[in-house]
Amino acid sequence: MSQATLLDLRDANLGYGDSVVVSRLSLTLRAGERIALLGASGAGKSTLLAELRQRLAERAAWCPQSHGLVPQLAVYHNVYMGRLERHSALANLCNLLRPNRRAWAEISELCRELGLDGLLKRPVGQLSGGQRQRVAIARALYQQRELFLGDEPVASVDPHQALRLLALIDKRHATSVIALHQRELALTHFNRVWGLRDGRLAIDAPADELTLADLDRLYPDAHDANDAEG
Ligand SMILES: Nc1ncnc2c1ncn2[C@@H]1O[C@H](COP(=O)(O)OP(=O)(O)OP(=O)(O)O)[C@@H](O)[C@H]1O
Repeated sequence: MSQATLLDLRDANLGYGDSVVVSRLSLTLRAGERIALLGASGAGKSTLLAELRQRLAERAAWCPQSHGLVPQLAVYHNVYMGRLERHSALANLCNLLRPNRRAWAEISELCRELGLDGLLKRPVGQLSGGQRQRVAIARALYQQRELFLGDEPVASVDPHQALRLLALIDKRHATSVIALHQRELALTHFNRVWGLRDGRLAIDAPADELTLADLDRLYPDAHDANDAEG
């Protein structure tokens, strides 16, 4: 059965002002695909995700690299921000003073699944890096959008927890595009890989047709490091 096309880019040039970061980009995102977005630092992963966000608009939940959390506010309020625009300004103000009961129950459950139990009232500024990352994921999941876009959402957690978090994302989103640096995870957990190198999409293939050596080629320094080891 063919999957619905959510987005089709043809010969797109992505960049900033006159500077092109990824040129002549053609790709298709289909419903049900879990895509790992790989590439060395500066290859253009965030730039591509920004393009996807812009084109998919409100269909996509978004978990940014910088988290975009408000440190002074409690975990609950940071997660609630995922749906801020769905409520009136007055409702949001009331919620700030006295949390909405239904939202509290829903966010409590989400935070429990993400291993943030007991932290709902704690200011985000008092959390560890890994806990903040999970709050950012909780906020994106709370948006309840059709697909999930994440810019390294599992960068600062251990491999076991990375798998758990990705499974939680999958549970709520059949389709996702997630930038990450863990190449093994890209092959084992995702069904497609997009790999950026030298300003172009160097890999666009099913994960089960790729090897770690294929992914290594996305990283210009990988060979130097291997040579030094050998
Ligand atoms: N707002 C901007 N204005 C101009 N250039 C930018 C801007 N944001 C990023 N760039 C440049 O675009 C290129 C790609 O950056 P991008 O953030 O997309 O890379 P990335 O693959 O996400 O990197 P990382 O893994 O380090 O997050 C880099 O050369 C970067 O300096």
